[in-house]
Amino acid sequence: MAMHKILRRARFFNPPPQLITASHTFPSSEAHSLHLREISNKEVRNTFDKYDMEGLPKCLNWISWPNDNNHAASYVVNRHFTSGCNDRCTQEFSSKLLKHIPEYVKIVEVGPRDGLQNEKAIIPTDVKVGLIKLLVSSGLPVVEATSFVSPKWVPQLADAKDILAAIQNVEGARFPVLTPNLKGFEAAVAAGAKEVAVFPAASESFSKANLNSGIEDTLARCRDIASAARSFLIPVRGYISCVVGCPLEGNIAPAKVAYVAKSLREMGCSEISLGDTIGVGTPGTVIPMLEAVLDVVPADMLAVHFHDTYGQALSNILISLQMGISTVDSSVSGLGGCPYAKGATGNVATEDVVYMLNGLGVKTNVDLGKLILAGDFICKHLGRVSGSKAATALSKVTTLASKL
Ligand SMILES: CC(C)(COP(=O)([O-])OP(=O)([O-])OC[C@H]1O[C@@H](n2cnc3c(N)ncnc32)[C@H](O)[C@@H]1OP(=O)([O-])[O-])[C@@H](O)C(=O)NCCC(=O)NCCSC(=O)C[C@@](C)(O)CC(=O)[O-]
Repeated sequence: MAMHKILRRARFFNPPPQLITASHTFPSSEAHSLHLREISNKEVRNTFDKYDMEGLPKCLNWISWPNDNNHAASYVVNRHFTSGCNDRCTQEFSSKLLKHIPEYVKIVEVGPRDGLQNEKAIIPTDVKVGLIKLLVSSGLPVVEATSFVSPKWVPQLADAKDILAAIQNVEGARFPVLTPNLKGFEAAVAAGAKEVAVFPAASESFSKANLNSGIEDTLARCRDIASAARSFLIPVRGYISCVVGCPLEGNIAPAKVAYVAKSLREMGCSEISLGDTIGVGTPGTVIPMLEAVLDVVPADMLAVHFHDTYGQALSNILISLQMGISTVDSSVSGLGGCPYAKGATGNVATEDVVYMLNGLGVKTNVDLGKLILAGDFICKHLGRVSGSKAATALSKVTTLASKL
C-alpha cells in the first residue's frame, strides 16, 4: 500500500499508537515506509510533513520526546486521548444524547479506603501515604483516606490515626474518612479528620453483616454522628450500600434506597453516595433506583459509587451523568471490594472514568498520566496488574514510545 494511503488511513485511527502499529505491519521496502525503530525522528517528521497530514502535528510532538517516558505518557494521555480530538463529534451529539451531561465531574477517589480495606496482607502505612500523595498530585479533589472502624472487623485499616497524622500537611485535596459510630467519629476528629462519612445500607441483612446492626439502628447511629459533626462544622457524607443488589437478599427495591437516602438528607448529610456494593447493577436497574432517589434528594447532592464486578460500571456512570449526577466515586486501578460482600470485585477504575470523561469533553482536572503513575505504584506494591483497562492500554503505548 502506498505510504500516503497508510498515513491517510492512520489519520482516521487518530491515536498515534495505532499509527505505530500500522507502521509495523507494512514492509520497510516501501519508499516512505515508516519503520519507526529504524529511522530517525527527523525522518519521521519529514515524512509527515511531506504528506501534510491534518492532525498529525500532535503525533510529531509526541515523537519528538522519544526517550522521555513521562513526557511521552503525559502527552499521549493528556493531549491526544482527550476530547480535544473529538470536539466536533462531541458537539454534534451534545444537543441530543449528551445534553444533561455536566461540564465538570467531581471524582471522589476511594482507593486508599475502599480499594485497600479488603487486602489480606497488611500494607505498610508509608505505602498508603505514598499512594494518597500521588493521587493528590494527579489533581483528584477528594481522596477518601481511611476508616475509623473496628480493627477486628477491618484489620487493614487499623493504622487510620497514623495515616491522618501523615497527611495533615498535604494540600490540594479533601480527605474524608469512614466512621460507623460515635467512637469512630471521636477518634477521627481527634486524629484531625475534617470530613467524615457514615455508611448505612438499603439491605437489612447486609447492614447486619457489615455493621452488626439493622437499618434503623444504623440510621440512629448516623444521626448521632451527624449531630456531633454539626457542632464541629464537619461535613458528613452518607453512603448507602447495596442500592440495587445485596449479596444476601438479592434485588433491592428502589423505594428502600429512597427511604435511606431521605433519612440521610434529613439528618443533614451534605452528599449521599449510592453504592452498588457488589457491582450487579445495569442501567436497567440503576435507572429506576435513581428515579426513586431523585424524588427525595436533588441530583447535586448525589454521588454514584459503582463496583465493576459485571463490567457495568461505566455504562451505569454514563446513565447517572445523563440523569444529572455530577459526583462519581472510583478507585485507582480498580482496587477494592467489601470484606462483608462476598464475590464483590473492585470499584470502577478511576483511570477508566477519567478516560471516558475526557472523551466526553467533561472536565475533571485530573491528570491521567499522573493518575496512572499512582496506579503503577500501588499495583507494584501489591504485585498485581492494574484493573484499569485505560491504564493498561496507555501503559503499552508508553512502552512503545520509550522504544522509539
Ligand atoms: C460498627 C462496628 C464497630 C460494630 O461492631 P461491634 O462488634 O458490634 O461493636 P461493639 O460496639 O460491640 O465493639 C466491639 C469492639 O470494637 C471496638 N470498636 C467499636 N467501634 C469502634 C471503632 N469505630 N473504632 C475502633 N474500635 C471500635 C470496641 O471498642 C470493642 O472493642 P473491644 O472492647 O472488643 O476491644 C463494626 O461492625 C465495624 O467496624 N464495621 C465496619 C465494617 C466496614 O468497615 N466495612 C467496610 C466498609 S462499608 C463498604 O465498604 C461499603 C461502601 C461504603 O464502600 C459503599 C459500597 O461499596 O457500596
